[in-house]
Amino acid sequence: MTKRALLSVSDKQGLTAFAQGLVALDYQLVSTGGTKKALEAANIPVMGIEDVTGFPEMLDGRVKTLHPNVHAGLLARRDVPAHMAQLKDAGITPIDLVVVNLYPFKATIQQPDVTQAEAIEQIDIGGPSMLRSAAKNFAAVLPVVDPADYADLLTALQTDTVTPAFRQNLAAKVFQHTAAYDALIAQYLTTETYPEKLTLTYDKKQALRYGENSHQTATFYENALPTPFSITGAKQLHGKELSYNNIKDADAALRMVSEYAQPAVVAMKHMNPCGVGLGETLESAWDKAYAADSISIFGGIIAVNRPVDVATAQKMHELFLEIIIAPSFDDEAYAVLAKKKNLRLMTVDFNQAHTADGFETISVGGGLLRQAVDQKIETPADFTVVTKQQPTTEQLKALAFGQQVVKHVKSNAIVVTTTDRTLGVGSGQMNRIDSTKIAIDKAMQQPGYEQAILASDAFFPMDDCVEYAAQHGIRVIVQPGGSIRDQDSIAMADKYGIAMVTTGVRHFRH
Ligand SMILES: NC(=O)c1ncn([C@@H]2O[C@H](COP(=O)(O)O)[C@@H](O)[C@H]2O)c1NC=O
Repeated sequence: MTKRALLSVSDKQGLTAFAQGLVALDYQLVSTGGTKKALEAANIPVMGIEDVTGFPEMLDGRVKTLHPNVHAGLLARRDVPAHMAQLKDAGITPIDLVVVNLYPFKATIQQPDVTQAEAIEQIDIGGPSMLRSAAKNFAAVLPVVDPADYADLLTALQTDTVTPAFRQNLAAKVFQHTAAYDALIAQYLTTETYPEKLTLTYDKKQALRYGENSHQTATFYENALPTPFSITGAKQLHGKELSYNNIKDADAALRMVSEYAQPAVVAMKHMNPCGVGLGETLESAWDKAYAADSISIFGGIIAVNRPVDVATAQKMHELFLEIIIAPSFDDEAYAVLAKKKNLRLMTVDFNQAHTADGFETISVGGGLLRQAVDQKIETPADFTVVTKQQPTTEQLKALAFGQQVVKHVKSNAIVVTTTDRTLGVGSGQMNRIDSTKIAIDKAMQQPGYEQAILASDAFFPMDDCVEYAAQHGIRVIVQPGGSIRDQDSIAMADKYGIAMVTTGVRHFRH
């Protein structure tokens, strides 16, 4: 018996070959205006949708297929005699296959200067309706939304191997597609930051070999609306496939390095910076980041905010590194670094830094948490000196640098720095004094320690950290303040004649 296929596609790639295949399989084709024209141009026999609905297309195409003759033909259960009898009584022919892809709403809203009126015209109504009707009735109707499925479907039809699982898979794809389509529309129209229904939509970017550990499965998804300045938007030029942990570390490194105006190098290990250096040139910034912790940088993820030059590349090449992410690599630098076949070299467009996500989302059991990214950066103008001793101008500069580093370190976070490099990083301890000891004990082995400052991501709950710092030669401290025992810490600083400033801003990072 002749079967009926309804074709209504915006993206006409692969259409005619597929339609020819359907005709060869004895399908009668029905189409909307543009699709019909494309088929007729290829001499493929096709009936106009108006011959099915009995109505011309209306309202500039807003109503073409929204008609019982279409939807009853799609939704009637073939295994329910009453349904088939109703179709017969109403003179409606069942539709067995639907090929629809939608108005390009996403591409439209990505165009610069698109108006809301233009965007709204690209909200497809009839297409999703047909897809959903067909997908609901997938037991009898084949719903096809993706041109990539045309070939497999034709083969399955030709070989009579359309299984229930194949049908279900097509239906699932339809509902994924229409849900994602609607999610984008909802996002586009939503003005609240934290709406009642959070309809984020992501596309699979790449399957990962494994997750955090080799016994865990994992996949990398990207936002349906691309974020050029992000680890997701970064381009891998060379090296082994990224791992789950690589992606997280590179993300953290990139976010951090993007905060600096002058040449900067961030070396990230296990989500904490082990070395951060600023310089007049990238090479001098590298020297400082490397010297900060020449042991931990081994296997590190490096993010830099200037093109990698050959001199810096040669120094990087001496080490085992996992990733270097940069605005670009000079040809010679690339040649040096690409000698290591596994080293991942990645670029990201720093001119697109304004596109960086302003919000971050993490999953927790049964839900997720969403917050504004901690974009706050304190300068000396934000500092209140709370001790008798005043910091020098040079020390204020170092305090600002330390403060900007410490907010990227896992809490409890303490860093010891100069004006342009870290000397010691104490991260992720369950109490502040342990982080203080780690940071100071590392920093004491470094040249430049005499000028070092100490920065704390949160207030000192008691005076022990200040005491330890003072007894180990630290002369100036920055911390948010706000503890009920602030006065103890201030008194301790005064006892040792050291300077302390407060910022009023906590920078936990969990
Ligand atoms: N209004 C309708 O009844 C309707 N029916 C189908 N469409 C869409 O029209 C497009 C195809 O149009 P054409 O064949 O004229 O190029 C497809 O993307 C399809 O999803 C419609 N358009 C928008 O809702």
